[in-house]
Amino acid sequence: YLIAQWKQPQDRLPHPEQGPLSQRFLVELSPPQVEAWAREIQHDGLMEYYGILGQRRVLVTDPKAIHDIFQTHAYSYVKPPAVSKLLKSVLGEGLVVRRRQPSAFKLRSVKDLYPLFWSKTAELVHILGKENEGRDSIDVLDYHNRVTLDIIAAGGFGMDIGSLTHPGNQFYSAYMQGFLPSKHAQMYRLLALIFPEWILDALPLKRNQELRGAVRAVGNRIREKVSSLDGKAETRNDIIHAVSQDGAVMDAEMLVNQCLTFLGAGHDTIAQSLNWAIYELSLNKNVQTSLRKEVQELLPGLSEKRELKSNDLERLDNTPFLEAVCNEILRLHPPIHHLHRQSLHAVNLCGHELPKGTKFIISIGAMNRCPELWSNDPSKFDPDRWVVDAKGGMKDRQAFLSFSQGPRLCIGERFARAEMAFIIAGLVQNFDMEFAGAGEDGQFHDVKLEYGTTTRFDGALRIRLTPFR
Ligand code: HEM
Repeated sequence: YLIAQWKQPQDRLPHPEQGPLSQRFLVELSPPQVEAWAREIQHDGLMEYYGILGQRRVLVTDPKAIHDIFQTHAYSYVKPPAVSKLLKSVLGEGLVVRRRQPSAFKLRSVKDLYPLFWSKTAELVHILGKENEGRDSIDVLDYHNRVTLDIIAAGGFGMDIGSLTHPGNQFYSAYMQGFLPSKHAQMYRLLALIFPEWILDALPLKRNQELRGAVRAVGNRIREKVSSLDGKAETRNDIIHAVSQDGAVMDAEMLVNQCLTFLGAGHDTIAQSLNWAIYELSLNKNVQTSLRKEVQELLPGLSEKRELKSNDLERLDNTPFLEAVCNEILRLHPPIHHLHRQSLHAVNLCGHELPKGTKFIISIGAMNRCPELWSNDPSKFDPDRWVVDAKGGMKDRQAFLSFSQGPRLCIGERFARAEMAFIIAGLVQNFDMEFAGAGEDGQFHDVKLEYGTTTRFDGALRIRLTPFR
C-alpha cells in the first residue's frame, strides 16, 4: 500500500477522479467502468487510472498507438507476468503451433470440420427440443458450454467428450470445476497480482486444489487419448493431426499441453458469443426472421440420415446475413474485454514518453463501440450495418479488436466464426426464440454479467423455445 501511495507521480496523463487510495486499494475496476472513462474523460489517445493494489494502468484508445502496440512494434510489448500466469492456469503451457506453421487453422482445415460442427449442432437442437418439452422456458447457458466443449475437443484432438449427451461425465465435471470462474478463482486472480508463481503454487488455496485436480483429470484423459492415436494419424481430421502434417514434431506432453490450450482458448469464448447471439436474436424478432429465411433453404434437415461431407455444407459460406449477425455479435459483445501489454523498454506513444514496464490496457469494448470510429450508432445491435457496407461502417481497422491483431492475434478466428455460424443457423432453423428473463428464481431479470478472463453470463439465460415441426 505504501509503495503504491509513494509511486503516484505528480505529472500524470488525463485521469478520472478515483478517490483516496485507501478506498480502492483492493478494488478491481470493471470493464464497463473503464469503457465509460474512455468515452467521458477528455484525452488524446492515452489516459491513466489506478487498478487493484494501486497499480498504474495506461488505457490506450488512439488507433495509431494500438497499431503500434499490436503490429509495428509488437515485439516491444509482452503480456504482463500476472496476466500470463492466470492464462497459463487455464490455457496450459501455451501455444506451440504459433511458432510452427498454423495451417491447421487455415480455411481448408476448418472446412474439413464442417460435418462435425453440423452434427454437434443437430445433437444440441435435438437435446434442447427434448428437454424443453412441457416447459415454459429453458436456461440455455449450460447447453452452450457443453456443445462448445464437445466441439473443441473433437475438432482439436479427436476426442468425443459427450458432455451434451452425458453432462454428468467425469471430464465435463472436472473441467467445469477447475476452468470456469468461481469465488476461489476471483481470490486467485488477486493473489496472482501479489505473489510470484512459485509462492502462489505453494499456497494452500482451494483454487490450487481445484486447478490441479482439473488439470490432472482432464490432462490424464487427453494423455490416454493421445497415446491411443499413435499410428492412426492418417484417418483423422482434427487440428492436432493437421499440425503434425505441417511437420511439427511434438512429444506426448507437448501435445497434451497443446490440447489444454485449445480447450481453454476455444471453449468459453464461443460459448459466451452463442449466449449473446441467442439473447440478441430472441429480443430482435425481425432479425431472427430474416436470418431464418436465409438459412432455411441452405441447411440440411436434422433428420437427414446420410453422412454429410464438407461440400454439402459449404453452402453456409454464402450467407451474407448470417455473417453479418455473427460480426455484429462479436463486435458488440466481445467475449474478451481487455487486452493487456507491458512495454519491454521506454516507448513513445501519442507524444508521451512512457517508461519500461508500463502496463497498457486496450479495452476491446471501448474500440468496438466507439462512436468516433463507427459511422452508425455503435451501441446498437444492427447486423444490417454489415450488409450495406462490408466493413460495417468501421472508420479504422483498429475499431474491431475482438480477435486482437498482429502476430499474437487469435489463431482460432476461422474455427470460431464457422462454429458460431453453424450453431446459430441450426437454432434459428429449428426454434422460434423469445427472451424469458435471466432470473434463476423464475422471476424476470435482465442478464447479469461477470468479468474474469472473459465476460460471462452470470446466473441464467432463459429462452422460450417454440420448435418448428
Ligand atoms: C469467439 C471466439 C473467440 C474469440 C473472441 C477469441 C479471441 C482471442 C483474442 C482476443 C486473443 C488474443 C489474446 C491476447 O493477445 O491477449 C486470442 C488468442 C488465442 N486464441 Fe482465440 N478467440 C476465440 C476463439 C478461439 C478458438 C476457437 C481457438 C482454438 C481453436 C482459439 C485459440 C486461441 C489461441 C491458441 C490464442 C493464443 C493464446 C496465447 O497466445 O496466449 N481462440 N483469442
